[in-house]
Amino acid sequence: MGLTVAVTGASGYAGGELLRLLAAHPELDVTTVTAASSAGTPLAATHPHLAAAPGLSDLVLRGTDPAELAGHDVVFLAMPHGQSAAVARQLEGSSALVVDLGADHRLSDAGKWESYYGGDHAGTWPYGLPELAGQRDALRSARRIAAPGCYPTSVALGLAPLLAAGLVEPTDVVVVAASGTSGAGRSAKVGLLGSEVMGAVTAYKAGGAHQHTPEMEQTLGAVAGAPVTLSFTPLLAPMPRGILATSTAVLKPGVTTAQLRAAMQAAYADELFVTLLPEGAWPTTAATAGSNSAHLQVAADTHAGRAVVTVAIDNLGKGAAGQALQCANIALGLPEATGLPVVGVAP
Ligand SMILES: NC(=O)C1=CN([C@@H]2O[C@H](COP(=O)(O)OP(=O)(O)OC[C@H]3O[C@@H](n4cnc5c(N)ncnc54)[C@H](OP(=O)(O)O)[C@@H]3O)[C@@H](O)[C@H]2O)C=CC1
Ligand SMILES: CC(=O)N[C@@H](CCC(=O)OP(=O)(O)O)C(=O)O
Repeated sequence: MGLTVAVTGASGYAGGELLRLLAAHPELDVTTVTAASSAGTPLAATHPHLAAAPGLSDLVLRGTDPAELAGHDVVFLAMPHGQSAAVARQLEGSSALVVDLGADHRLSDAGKWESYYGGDHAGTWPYGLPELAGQRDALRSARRIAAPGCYPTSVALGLAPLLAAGLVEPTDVVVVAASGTSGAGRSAKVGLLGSEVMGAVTAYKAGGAHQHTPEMEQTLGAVAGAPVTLSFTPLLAPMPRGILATSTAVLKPGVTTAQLRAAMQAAYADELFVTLLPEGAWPTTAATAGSNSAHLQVAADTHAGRAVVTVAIDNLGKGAAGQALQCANIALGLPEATGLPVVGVAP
């Protein structure tokens, strides 16, 4: 028997992907899965892809109650924003490693939490993006981790090395990113019906309204050592999985593509899950689907005076469940890549 694991939000998309990864993890045994309205449903009925998963196929979703979560070595929280804080409070004093896939513990500015999410700020946990300089060490001793999600992960991976190297200005960053529909969660919503999503790409929460804007500014500001101002336009794309984020930032005078690539190479030379593609090859979401990998490309647009960096990830992989598991591996002292696919599924 390995370490025991409970997964909340187990009937959702992020929870379902996490369970797929945990099914192949040699050191972690899922013993409890919880949900809300689906409590009482067999796990395999809500996630048919888990029907043959050893150790998982017989589990039944339980209510998300303190008694169900007590006594586990690891608890993953995969519930909607604003729901994990209360469950985390119930786990206060527990020695379990708790990894939150939601946003409740990511922001350090309570005012920003209140204005973008509403409700009380739950506090700030160590930020679970191991590839950020210095962050892996902070995660080794952590018992509480706030794993960043899809958009903030793709944008931070692309821009952090350029800001850290002082190759671009921290102000006037522009991000346009397309997400697959699973990024919006599994609950039925009119705008997510197949008949409305198929054949259309749609902007949403544009004009500075998206809740990830302050998180991206917080992460990148810490890297740059200066306030970062960022305009973010998310797009909903007709695909089940994937994020393709294109960020541009004003180039410092004279900076070339070779310098941008060198900064990326230096930052990620030892990173298994982050790949700078050969010059001229631009990322595609299809190549990262099912994996915990991020594919990057960068170029100096000398005509416009901007660095252009494009990053592809699987929103449910490096953008959610894979990231959370990678962080847990680090905090548990396990090999970081345990149970995590580097190679995507294609076509
Ligand atoms: N989808 C994605 O790409 C990403 C998601 N995340 C984060 O992961 C979390 C889950 O997202 P996602 O899987 O997409 O969402 P889903 O809507 O697909 O699933 C939500 C899950 O939470 C459960 N739930 C809802 N309300 C409560 C509650 N009050 N108490 C306990 N459980 C509850 C649901 O149970 P039931 O089915 O019974 O209602 C379901 O299991 C969110 O915080 C999201 O931001 C992070 C990065 C990317
Ligand atoms: C397509 C879509 O609707 N995406 C969601 C992403 C939410 C999410 O997953 O948020 P975290 O990464 O913070 O957990 C959105 O834009 O709100």
